[in-house]
Amino acid sequence: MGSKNISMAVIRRLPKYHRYLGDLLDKDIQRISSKELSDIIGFTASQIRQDLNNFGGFGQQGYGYNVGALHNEIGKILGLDKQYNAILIGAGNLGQAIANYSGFRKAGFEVKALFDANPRMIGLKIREFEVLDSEEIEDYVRDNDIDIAILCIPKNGAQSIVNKLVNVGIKGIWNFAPIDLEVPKDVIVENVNLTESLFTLSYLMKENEEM
Ligand SMILES: NC(=O)c1ccc[n+]([C@@H]2O[C@H](COP(=O)([O-])OP(=O)(O)OC[C@H]3O[C@@H](n4cnc5c(N)ncnc54)[C@H](O)[C@@H]3O)[C@@H](O)[C@H]2O)c1
Repeated sequence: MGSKNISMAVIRRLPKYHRYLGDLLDKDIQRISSKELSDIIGFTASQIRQDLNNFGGFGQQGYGYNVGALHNEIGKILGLDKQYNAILIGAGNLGQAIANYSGFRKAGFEVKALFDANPRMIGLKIREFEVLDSEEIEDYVRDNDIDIAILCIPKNGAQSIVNKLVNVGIKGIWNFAPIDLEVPKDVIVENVNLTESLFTLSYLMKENEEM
């Protein structure tokens, strides 16, 4: 059951299915129809069936979905059955907020070290971390089993840090820097941009007012 050729639109919906199914499990709900799932998630029942058919279905006629099994399967499709080790670069406001959030660790993404270039930041204690000098990133990645780099630095300097990370074998970059990074094909960059999201909110509010 590969996820090659699956559209990004479907892949972007999977974390939402995973979250809602997790909420159902928390409420001890073990079984759900695509209609009921549709009512809570807000996608149509046919959209849900189509999405899940990409991965081989999971539903049973007349029964619906087994919530635990579906949650588990979607977790596997998303690669959440593994543990990921991450480093975080840029221990400023955003970096600290991310390092302080325990939910990522609970989901299997563990921040192992924080790096910064500012001498005033290096050596500071943030949670259980002592901020390390970003000059040491390459050695650290070489000596530790690091899968993901979380980039919380300004756009200046981001590409050169990324080049170094790629050279030492980092395959995943969670990028908060407002820049389109250039990486080889075997390296995945996932951009997060809260400003773009905020501007979308602003647009939709404006549209509402004009109606
Ligand atoms: N994508 C988003 O949604 C989003 C949201 C907020 C901020 N940002 C971006 O994230 C960046 C960080 O925001 P912040 O509020 O934490 O800023 P900040 O100034 O508090 O922290 C940035 C930290 O990065 C360090 N740094 C700068 N260049 C570095 C480099 N080359 N190597 C290592 N460390 C370096 C700085 O010393 C500083 O400690 C901002 O530039 C902003 O553009 C993105």
